[in-house]
Parts: sequence; C-alpha cells; structure tokens
Amino acid sequence: MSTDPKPTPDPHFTSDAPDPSSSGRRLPPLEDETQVCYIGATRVHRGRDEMAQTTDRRLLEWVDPGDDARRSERTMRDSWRVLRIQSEFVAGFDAMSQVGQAVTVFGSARLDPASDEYRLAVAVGKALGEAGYAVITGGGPGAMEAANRGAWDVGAQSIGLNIELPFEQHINQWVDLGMNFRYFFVRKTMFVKYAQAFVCLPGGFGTLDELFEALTLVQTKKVVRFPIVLVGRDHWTGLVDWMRDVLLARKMISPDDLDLLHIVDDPEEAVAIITAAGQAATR
Ligand SMILES: C/C(=C\CNc1ncnc2c1ncn2[C@@H]1O[C@H](COP(=O)(O)O)[C@@H](O)[C@H]1O)CO
Repeated sequence: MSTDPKPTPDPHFTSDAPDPSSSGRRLPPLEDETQVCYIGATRVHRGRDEMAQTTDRRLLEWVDPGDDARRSERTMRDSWRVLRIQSEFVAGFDAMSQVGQAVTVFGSARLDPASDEYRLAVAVGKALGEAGYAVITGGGPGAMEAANRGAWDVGAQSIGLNIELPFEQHINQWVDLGMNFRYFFVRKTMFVKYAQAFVCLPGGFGTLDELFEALTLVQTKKVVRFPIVLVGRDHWTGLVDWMRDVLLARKMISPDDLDLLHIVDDPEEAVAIITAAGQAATR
C-alpha cells in the first residue's frame, strides 16, 4: 500500500467513475476478483478502499447544509448525473425493445444450488419458458441464476438485469441478454415495463422490496392486469397472514388489496394464473 498523502479531489471532476486524482498510481495486478467491480457496463479495477462506493451511494449521499463548497460541487455533479441516468434509461429501453411476452422473477440471491428452493426456481424458469414467456431476473446468483437456468434449459429467452454493488458481481452464466445498471430505480423500471407478471420466490429484503413496489404499482393502478404470484407457501403465508391480521384489521389496506396476491407451491399453477390474466386482457 502507498503511504502517500491522499491528493485533494478535483472539484471539476463530474463523472461517477473513480476520481483519477484520488489514486495517481496504477493498482497492483489483480489478486482476486474482489478488486473488480462494474460501473454501469464498465468493468473497473479498484482498490479495496474504493470498493464500497457505488453510483447509487454517491447519488444519495447526504451533504452538510453548512458546507457551501460541497453543496455547490454536488449541485454541479447532480446536473451531470441526470444525463447519465437518462443514458441508462435509453440503453435499457434499446436492449429490451425486442423482448416479447415476459415474466420477471425475483428471489433470494443467497440460495444454495443444492437446495430445494433453487430447484423450485429452476422449475419456475422452465415452466414460464415452456409457456412462451421470456424470463427476466436481477441477473445475480441464487434464485435469479436458477430461474435464468430453467429458461435457458428450455430454449426460452433468459434476461438478467444486474446492478452495480459494492463488491464483485457477475451476471450469471444462464443469461443470454444481460445488462448492468448503475441505478436501482432505472433497473426497477425495466423489471416492470417489460413484464406481464411478477413471480416472487422465497427471498429476503431485496425480494420484499421488489414485491412491495409491485404491489403498490398495482394497488394504485399504475400497472393493470399484472398478476403477482408468490411461489412457496411456507415462505409467504406468514407475511400474507400478517397483512390480513394487522394491515387489513387496522384498515390500512382494503379487502381487495389482498386479492392482488396469489400464493402457490407449484410452478405450473403460477404459470396458469399468469396465462389466464393474459387471456383476460386480450378479450
Ligand atoms: C448477496 C449476494 C449477491 C447479491 N447480488 C445481487 N445481484 C443482483 N440482484 C440482486 C442481488 N442481491 C439482491 N438482488 C435483488 O434483490 C432480490 C434478492 O434480494 P434478497 O435480499 O436476496 O431477497 C433479487 O430479486 C434481485 O433483483 C450473494 O452473493
């Protein structure tokens, strides 16, 4: 490690790529993949101290209202950011424009490939692919990889919309159309815009975030005829019970809102719900 004092960042540098003035030296050869990350579509070699930075984090960074210099620097950077955000939307719309009927599948990034849940996710990808749907996922490991793999196995289009994270992140090998996004909200737009339904496999915070965003969009009629299918009763029943016992009981949701969710165990049942909603929409 260099012991040189850290140079002052160049205030005119407006890119989200690493500030060149902050290193001034070449990093040593790659020791392992944790020194690599993606900034949007670009693969970069970063020092470990830089790895925690992501584009989303820089966008959302709080700046002390008393720090006039940093506030004005941020204003300038944010103005440029808008162009980068715009370009990410353009690239996403271009890449996805040829996608036909598709379903977005969410689920845990942490599934063990030897687990029953991973096998269930493969079966969901296969069943959707056999029914003629392209499968869109977050492009990462676990349930995403498994659903892409199922789609790939049956020759269906397999799409992975990956996100820049503060550690090395690969698009899984079962993706035939892949993109790497800097901004979560741009990527989320693609998940909804190009799908006719969502399937949520067992998952944690990321999956819950995606589920609740979808629910809010359907509840507020921002998207219509958009089934949301929760696969895995064991995993989801407790959550839906809580919605009924707490949210509905306290009148924070209406009875119809619970009908927006379908809980199943069987991938074929999930596909039947999605296909039926598609047929109703074309009548
Ligand atoms: C934590 C691990 C990998 C993280 N990699 C991810 N790659 C792509 N998308 C991801 C990743 N992690 C979360 N997501 C998104 O959230 C959902 C899963 O989150 P959960 O908290 O695991 O339920 C998923 O649908 C993605 O869209 C392991 O090495």
